[in-house]
Order: sequence, then structure tokens, then C-alpha cells
Amino acid sequence: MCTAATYLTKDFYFGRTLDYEFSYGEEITVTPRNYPFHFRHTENLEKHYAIIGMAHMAGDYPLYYDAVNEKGVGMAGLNFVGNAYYHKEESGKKNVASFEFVPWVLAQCATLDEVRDLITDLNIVDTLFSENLPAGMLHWIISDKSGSITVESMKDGLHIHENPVGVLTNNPPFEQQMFMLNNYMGLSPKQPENHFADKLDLNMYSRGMGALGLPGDLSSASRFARVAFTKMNAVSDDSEEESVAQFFHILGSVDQQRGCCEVSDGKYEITIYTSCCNASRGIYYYTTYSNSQITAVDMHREDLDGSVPVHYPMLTKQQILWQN
Ligand SMILES: C[C@H](CCC(=O)NCCS(=O)(=O)O)[C@H]1CC[C@H]2[C@@H]3CC[C@@H]4C[C@H](O)CC[C@]4(C)[C@H]3C[C@H](O)[C@]12C
Repeated sequence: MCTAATYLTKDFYFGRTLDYEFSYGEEITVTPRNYPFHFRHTENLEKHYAIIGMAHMAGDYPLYYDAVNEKGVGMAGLNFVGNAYYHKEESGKKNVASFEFVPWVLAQCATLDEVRDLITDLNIVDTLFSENLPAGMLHWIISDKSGSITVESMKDGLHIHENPVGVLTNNPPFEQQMFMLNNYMGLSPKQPENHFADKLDLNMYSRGMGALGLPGDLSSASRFARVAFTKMNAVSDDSEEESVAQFFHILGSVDQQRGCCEVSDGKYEITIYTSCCNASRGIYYYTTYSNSQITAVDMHREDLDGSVPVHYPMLTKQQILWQN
């Protein structure tokens, strides 16, 4: 499972957890403005906005999982297996292969409104990157500081939803996830009061009973409710350190520990990495399952007018600061 979230303080933050039982070998990748993007069915982009994010480098081609561009737009792909459906090429539409969708959007849109315009007549097509790389069955969250949308390509066509919570997990489809939040409208960060029955003497027997009733399990629907509640009620200072720390706490609410989610015999889904991009400043912060220290890559320390992607391996070895 995976979870994505946004957070706005002085700057705009965008990130995700990537939960899986194995890794495709991903790297923090900066694609500079003059790397030529050659798309399979639509016009090439020889020059475009610079992008930083997590990608699997297939030769020199960055297959992005999640990224932000230099203008502050962020986008992430999350599993949507069973509901995602990619179509055949159709004339008169903008045909974009599913693996091209992230760079195609981030390369050319400076705002979410530009994304909304760009994706009219979009057709997400089933063209594979290569024969030996089956398509990731995904849905996407696209955001900037003004808000978020969710894009779901399903058998009955393309669905574009406003996403007022700025979070995304996995199945079921987004509209159902949003609907299920109705079930939690009684939740409150305040100390609970007895609304159960006048005739019963129900008491707060401990401090810290805010959010009582928030689902704690790892299902996609429960993670959606939990991260939405955490994010919507999150309070922090607007400094960089506090905002980044708070962002990691928001996604920390849906962290997957090895052992709790067995997907096949002896195979466990874990949070392989958690990212937090400062989308306003082009900085990609991340932690990994085994390395809880925050590591950062800043796109503006690279030559953004270059033409070759720069990629850094994920630092996965635990860093411990000894105090004595
Ligand atoms: C597995 C991950 C989702 C994790 C997740 O959501 N786990 C919930 C499990 S659960 O099903 O909900 O239980 C997804 C997220 C992004 C994906 C890559 C996107 C680029 C590229 C697209 C190509 O087409 C295929 C290869 C490619 C490298 C993709 C591989 C894989 O598909 C990635 C890593």
C-alpha cells in the first residue's frame, strides 16, 4: 500500500510513502530542463521544467513514482490494481502511456489549473515501457499549493476528481474513499464527551483520548481516513524544520512495520521510503525503512539547464548520532 499527502505552511509540501514487499531499485533523480522527453504518442518536449523525484532509471529514462517540478506542482502514482484500466490509442485524444504520465504533466505545467487544462481529452494508453516491464496499475494525485486532483483511468473512461483532502491511498476508487469519510465525521481532536447515552455514566478515564475511534489498521480505506484526519488537524510552525518534521509525522501515521502485513508466505509489505518534497524550493527529503535520518537532495544544487538526469542512490544504512 501507499499513501500520499500534501501540507501547506509557508511553503508547499508534497510526499508519499511507498509500501511494497520488494524494491524496483529507485533513486532520487533530477531531470534537467534540456533532457529530451520523447513520448510514444504525443509531441516530444526538448525543453521543459526541471523535475526532482523518486524514479527507477531504465537506462537513461527516469520512470518517476513521485516528483515535483521547479514550479511547485507535485504528482505521485499509487497502486490501483483491479480498478486501473489503460486504453488503446484513440485519434483526436492526447494519448499518454501510463509510465509517461508523471513527466508529461510535470514537464509542462506550472500550476494545477494548467494541469486541468492539459488533461482535457487525455487518454491513458496501455503502451508498455518495454516488454519485460509490466505496467504499474496506478492512479495519481496531482497538487500545487492551491489544491489537489485525483486522476483515475478506469474501464469506463477517465475520471478526474477534485481532491479536497489532498491525500490518496489505494483501492477503492477515490469517490468511495471520500464518501466513507462521512462515517468518521463524529471524530474530533478534542477530549471526547459522552454522546452515547444520557443514562450511562461514561467517563474519560485517561488523558489523550483525542481522535478516539480513528481506525488503526493498515487497509487502504483506514489509512485514507487516518492520514486525512491527521493532515487536516495538523498544527505546526511554518519554519522549514518544523514543517518537514510535521510532514513526516503525518505520513508516520500510516507507516507499515515489517510483520504486520503479510502479502504472501513470509513476504511483508513495509514502508520502503517516505518522501517529503518542499515543492516551493525543489528539495526532496526522504527517510527509508532502515534509515530514519532525513536525507535531502536539492534540485537547485544541480545544473538545471543540463540534458542528462542526475541520480542519487537511496541511503538505506541507519545513521546514528552518538552523543557521548
Ligand atoms: C509498486 C508501487 C506501488 C506501491 C503500492 O501502491 N503498493 C500498494 C500495494 S496494494 O496493491 O495496494 O496492496 C508502484 C508505484 C510507482 C510504480 C512505478 C512507476 C514508474 C514505472 C511505471 C511502469 O509502468 C512500470 C514500472 C514502474 C517503475 C512502476 C513500478 C511500480 O508499479 C511502482 C513502483
